[in-house]
Amino acid sequence: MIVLTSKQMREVEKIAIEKIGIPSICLMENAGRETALEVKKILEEKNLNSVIIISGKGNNGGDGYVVARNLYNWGADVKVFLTTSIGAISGDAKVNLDAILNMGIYVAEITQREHLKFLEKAIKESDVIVDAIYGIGLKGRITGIVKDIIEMINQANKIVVSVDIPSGLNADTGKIEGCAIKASKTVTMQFVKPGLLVYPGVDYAGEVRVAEIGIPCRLAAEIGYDYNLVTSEDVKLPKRLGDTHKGDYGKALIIAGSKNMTGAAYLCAKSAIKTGCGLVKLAVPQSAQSVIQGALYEVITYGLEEKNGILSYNALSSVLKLIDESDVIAIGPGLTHDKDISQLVYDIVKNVDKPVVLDADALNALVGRLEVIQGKRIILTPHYGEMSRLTGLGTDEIKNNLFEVAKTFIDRYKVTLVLKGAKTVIATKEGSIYINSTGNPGMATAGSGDVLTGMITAFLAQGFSEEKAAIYGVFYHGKAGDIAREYVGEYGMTAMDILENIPDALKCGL
Ligand SMILES: NC(=O)C1=CN([C@@H]2O[C@H](COP(=O)(O)OP(=O)(O)OC[C@H]3O[C@@H](n4cnc5c(N)ncnc54)[C@H](O)[C@@H]3O)[C@@H](O)[C@H]2O)[C@H](O)CC1
Ligand SMILES: [K+]
Repeated sequence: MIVLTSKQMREVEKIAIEKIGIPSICLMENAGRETALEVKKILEEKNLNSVIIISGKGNNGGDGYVVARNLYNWGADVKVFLTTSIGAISGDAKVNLDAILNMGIYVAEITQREHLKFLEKAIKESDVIVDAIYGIGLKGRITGIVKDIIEMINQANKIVVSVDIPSGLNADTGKIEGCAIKASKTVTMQFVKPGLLVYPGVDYAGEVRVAEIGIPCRLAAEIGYDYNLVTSEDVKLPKRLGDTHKGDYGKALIIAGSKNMTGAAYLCAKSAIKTGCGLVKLAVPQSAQSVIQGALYEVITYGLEEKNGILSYNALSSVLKLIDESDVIAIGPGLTHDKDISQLVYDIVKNVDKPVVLDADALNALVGRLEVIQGKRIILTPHYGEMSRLTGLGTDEIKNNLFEVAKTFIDRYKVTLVLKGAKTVIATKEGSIYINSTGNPGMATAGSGDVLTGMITAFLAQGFSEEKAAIYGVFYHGKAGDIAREYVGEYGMTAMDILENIPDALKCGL
């Protein structure tokens, strides 16, 4: 699904209005009517009738007047409150404000502190609040009486429907600009915005519905866009042909594990098999081999040179030989982190030009010497902590600037990045940003990342590009976690639960 920033939104709106000739007031009419229909559904479902619309001075407010007019026509008890003076309203918004004034709909200004008590009373008596204060036109932070209004709405514990964007939310980053409406539902116009898809924006938007308001979708491709929300439509799986054999589904080599972390290697290799990889070879320290082989019937395991249960640099030649026999490689889960491992990983990456997934300790091994990945067919899968070590940025800085951090990284290194978090972001070497739509907090459990690495590796082995392997892996990993949640909930979920639900998740893609 296409995701547009506020700037791109304005571009497509401008083309639609000025080049194609769609009257802007028609867009506003459609925006307001679509929102009114959502509110009407809520009123009918919950047998409610009283709605207050709070409008700002821009076109978001204009949408709000259209909402008011429609709901009034449908018999709802409607009151409109302006966060500005009536005289400050202009353009399409004024046309719609005049219409509701001419219809005798209640309109009041809330521009002085003494007005707040009228609003407080109206909120108390209302069933649903429509937030039409700010949309994509918000600039900077919200202060003053509008901040008081937003806080009053949030404390009222009412059903709140936001027009386009919860007021106070930055449409592009999802950051809260001083304060923001906590909506039960957001009806966003024509294209979803990035700020509605990442935290904290996700928490403020509630259920997001994209309203088609008449802007031709092809305009997004014409202006070019960078963001995509990965939905099931984007990750259909090809049906498998009859006359195939395991070689057609790729050979993956996974270099993982250590004496205290055999589980990471197991989870990664098992997930790769479960995700349809034809043949999985697992290279582990010699002393870990028997433990893992006993639990992994479908995987060929190799015990390599080690030092105290950790792969040693002497394993390099054995690894390179195994790499020659493989299509794709994954390195990292449970390797642990010491000088030998760092040099081993560095030299493997330096010498290999096949697709490689780097995870966990393989990422730590490259801190301070990332130049070795430049332009290679590599997928890195850091969580915020690993990304912090790779980039030197703080985890909060990463978490609050996901898109910029991801974009800067791939622009510099021209690789594929899977930045794992509550909302995982995938950045491709072509510069596109994908936001995943599946997954849940239950997946924040030890080994979940090892399962993801195995899934991405399996898609790579089956011939998916780095971009698609990352997108499919992240989507179906989250899907498996969502299915697991139906059985075990979020508290009880383990990485094994995710792994065991990979087949059901993949079946959804057929
Ligand atoms: N996207 C579409 O195709 C359509 C969008 N519509 C709606 O229009 C708004 C965008 O309208 P705009 O007038 O550009 O901006 P806003 O209404 O969001 O508000 C801006 C308004 O508020 C003032 N303002 C901005 N920031 C602050 C601040 N921090 N403090 C105080 N005041 C602030 C600013 O001066 C403006 O006057 C979009 O979201 C949709 O809801 C169209 O109606 C339909 C097509
Ligand atoms: K709004």
